[in-house]
Amino acid sequence: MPRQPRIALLGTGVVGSAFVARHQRLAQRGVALPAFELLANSRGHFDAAAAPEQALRAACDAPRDGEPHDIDIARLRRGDIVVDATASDAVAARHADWLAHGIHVVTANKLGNGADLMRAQAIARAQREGRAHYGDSATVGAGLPLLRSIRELVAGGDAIHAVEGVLSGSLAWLFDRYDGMRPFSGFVREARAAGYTEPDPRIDLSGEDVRRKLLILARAAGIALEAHEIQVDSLVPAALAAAKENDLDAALLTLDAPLRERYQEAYRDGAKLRLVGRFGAAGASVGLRALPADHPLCGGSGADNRIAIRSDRYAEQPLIIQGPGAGAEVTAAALLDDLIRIAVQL
Ligand SMILES: NC(=O)C1=CN([C@@H]2O[C@H](COP(=O)(O)OP(=O)(O)OC[C@H]3O[C@@H](n4cnc5c(N)ncnc54)[C@H](O)[C@@H]3O)[C@@H](O)[C@H]2O)C=CC1
Ligand SMILES: N[C@@H](CC=O)C(=O)O
Repeated sequence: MPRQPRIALLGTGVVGSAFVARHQRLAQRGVALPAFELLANSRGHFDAAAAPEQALRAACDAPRDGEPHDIDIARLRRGDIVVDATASDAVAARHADWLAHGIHVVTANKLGNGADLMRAQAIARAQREGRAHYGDSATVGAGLPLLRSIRELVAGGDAIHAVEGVLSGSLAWLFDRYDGMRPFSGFVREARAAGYTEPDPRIDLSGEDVRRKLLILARAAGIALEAHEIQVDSLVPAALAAAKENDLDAALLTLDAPLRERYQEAYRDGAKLRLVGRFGAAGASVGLRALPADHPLCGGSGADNRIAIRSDRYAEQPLIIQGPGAGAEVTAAALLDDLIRIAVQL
């Protein structure tokens, strides 16, 4: 009799906690789901087989001992599913190894396919070698059908010509709210508290998060894009970039003057600020642009992403995908979608 797959959840923060809550809600509604085996965070490992919500509480309440914990997945076996809800490069570096051992990986962490090209290629190879699945829907647009659409277009014989759009949920939310009067730093704190930013919001503000998403999308389109080929214009002033974690909150104030100036300049021209990422024949870039208010990329509100995909069949009129691109609930739902897709194939 085939063994039932089990879940090892890494990361019990904003996304990991929402994942446990949604898993429990779906299970109560009778959705067939693999059960938890363990939860882990940077404080330790917690047995979750009997009572996942209790294990989550224990994980969140565990004291910080300052020591990074290695992931004990010795108890996992072929067919189990690791869910990566961390932002850890060390965890992403292990995706290929797990896949090669037949352990499926479902990830919100973009540092698998969105970091070095060699790592992304190793992940692709390991999926074939280990006959294991890699669920990465949550890594771009928090599960919007972006990666899926690109992969389906490519599978249908289309070449992807260009992708352009608002790919940062937190920056979309910030520029939707920012009025040029109240300090920008206050809105960044709010976006962080709402769970839209990365654990370190400088990853969003520097354009690095969008760079990672462009790499993931380009590679899904069959383009071997490297991080250094994307021109990224950061919004982070040098003092904020250099701030230690404890000083981060105060250092956010250095954003206020330059962003007010950018806002006022755009306002005078009747334009709106949007952080736009793109790749295509003209190259790849991430940067803040002042767009006419009726520009298609100004559509949407809140944390909405809005992306135009041009391919052979959508050469003149692009395929537009819009919807919430950040937030714990949509991201956890995307992780569970991938998990369910994998579970039904086993
Ligand atoms: N917040 C959002 O809207 C979205 C987030 N994501 C991604 O989800 C991931 C998680 O984000 P958040 O939950 O906001 O972060 P968070 O900071 O709230 O939680 C991160 C968790 O990872 C744990 N962790 C760190 N290193 C670890 C290790 N080596 N082993 C096990 N656990 C470790 C931490 O202890 C913490 O529990 C990030 O990669 C982010 O890019 C993706 C799409 C949307
Ligand atoms: N921090 C990210 C969250 C989703 O990937 C964003 O702002 O889009």
